[in-house]
Amino acid sequence: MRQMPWFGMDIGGTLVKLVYFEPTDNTPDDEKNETETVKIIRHYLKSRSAYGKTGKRDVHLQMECSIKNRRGILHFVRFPTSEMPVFISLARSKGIAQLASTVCATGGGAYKFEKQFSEELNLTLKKFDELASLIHGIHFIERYNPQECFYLQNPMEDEKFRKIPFDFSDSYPFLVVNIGSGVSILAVYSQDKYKRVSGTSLGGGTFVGLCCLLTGCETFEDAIALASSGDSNKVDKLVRDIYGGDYPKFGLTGDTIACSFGHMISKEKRDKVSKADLARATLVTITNNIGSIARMCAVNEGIERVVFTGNFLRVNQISMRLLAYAMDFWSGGTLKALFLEHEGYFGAVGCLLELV
Ligand SMILES: Nc1ncnc2c1ncn2[C@@H]1O[C@H](COP(=O)(O)OP(=O)(O)OP(=O)(O)O)[C@@H](O)[C@H]1O
Ligand SMILES: CC(C)(CO)[C@@H](O)C(=O)NCCC(=O)O
Repeated sequence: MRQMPWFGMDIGGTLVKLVYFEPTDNTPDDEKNETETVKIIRHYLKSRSAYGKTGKRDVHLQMECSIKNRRGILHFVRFPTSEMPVFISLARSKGIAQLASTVCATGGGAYKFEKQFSEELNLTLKKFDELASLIHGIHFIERYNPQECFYLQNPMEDEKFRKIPFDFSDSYPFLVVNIGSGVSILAVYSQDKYKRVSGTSLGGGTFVGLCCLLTGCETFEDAIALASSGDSNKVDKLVRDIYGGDYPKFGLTGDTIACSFGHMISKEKRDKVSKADLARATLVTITNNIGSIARMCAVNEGIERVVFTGNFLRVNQISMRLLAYAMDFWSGGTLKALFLEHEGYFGAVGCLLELV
C-alpha cells in the first residue's frame, strides 16, 4: 500500500466524521519518505479549524495516544454527509487519487459511496461495521482519557448541576445508546461481546427534521439555540393540566408530562406558542422517548450503566440533563446515565484502529 495519512471515516446518515492520526515520533527517515501529498493533506487539515462553509475540526477534542506502537495526535473533523461531492472534489484537488491507496471507512455511507471513492478518488474503502467500530472506539478512547466519561450531578438544578468524572475501568455490563440520525442501543458485556438490543427511528435526525418543519429553522445549531429559550410546558400537557395536581397513586407528580404536544389540539394555545417553545418541546419529546426506550432496554438486560453517545448530544446540554434526570428518576435511582466527551467520533476512531 502506498503511504496514506492515517484516517478513519464514519460516513453517517447526517454527518461524516473523519479522524486523522498524526504520528509525532517520526524518524528523519520517516520524514524523508513522506510523500508531498501526505504533507499537503496534513498541512491543510492542521492549518485551520474550518473547511469551506460546513467542515469543522473539533480542536477541543484532539488528544495524544499510541496506535500500532506509534505516538501521535488524534484530530477530529466533521462535515455534513450532503457535502460528500464537495469533499470528493477537494480530496482530488489535494492529489489523493495519485496515492492509489486504501482508507478505513464505516457507517452506511461506506457502502453507499464506495463506488464513487473508487471511481473518482482511486481509493479503495476498507469497510467496517459501524457498531463494532463504535464499541471498539469507546474502549480505546476511554483507556487514554481519564476525563472521558462523566455523569451529571443535580441535573435539573441550573445553579448546582455539575459534570463529575466517572471511573469507567470496571464498567461491564453497560448499555450504549448511540443517538445519531436514528438510535441504536447495544448491550456490552466485554470488549468483544456485545449485541444490538434495540433501536428507534425517532432520533437526532427526527429532532432536526421536525424543528425545521415547525419553526422554519435550517440547522441543528439553530434548532438547539431556539430550544434553549423555549418553554415546553406551553406545548405539552402535564399531569397537573389533567388532574389539577399530582396523581400520587402511581407516583406521577403534577409536573410530569402526560401528553407531549397535548396542548396543541387547542387553537387558543397554538396561537400563543412561540417557535422557541415548539423547538424545546420537540427536543424534550425526542429525548424523553429515547430515555424511556433506553430504560426499558436496561431493565430487560439487567444493566445499570447507560452510556449515551452520538452527535445529537453535541452542544446539547438540555438533552444530557434530561436524560440524566429521567434515568435516575424513573428507575428509582438504580440506573446511571453516563456521557463521553468525544460524543459522535467513536465509530471513526474504531475503524481507524483497524488500519494495518
Ligand atoms: N452540525 C450538525 N449538523 C447536523 N446535525 C448535527 C450537527 N451537530 C449535531 N447534530 C445532531 O447529530 C445527529 C447526527 O449524529 P451522528 O453524527 O452521531 O449520526 P450519523 O452517523 O449521521 O447517523 P446514523 O448513525 O443514524 O447514520 C443529527 O441528527 C443532529 O441531531
Ligand atoms: C440505521 C442506523 C444503524 C444507521 O446508523 C441508525 O440510523 C439506526 O439505528 N436507526 C434506527 C433503526 C431502528 O428502528 O432500529
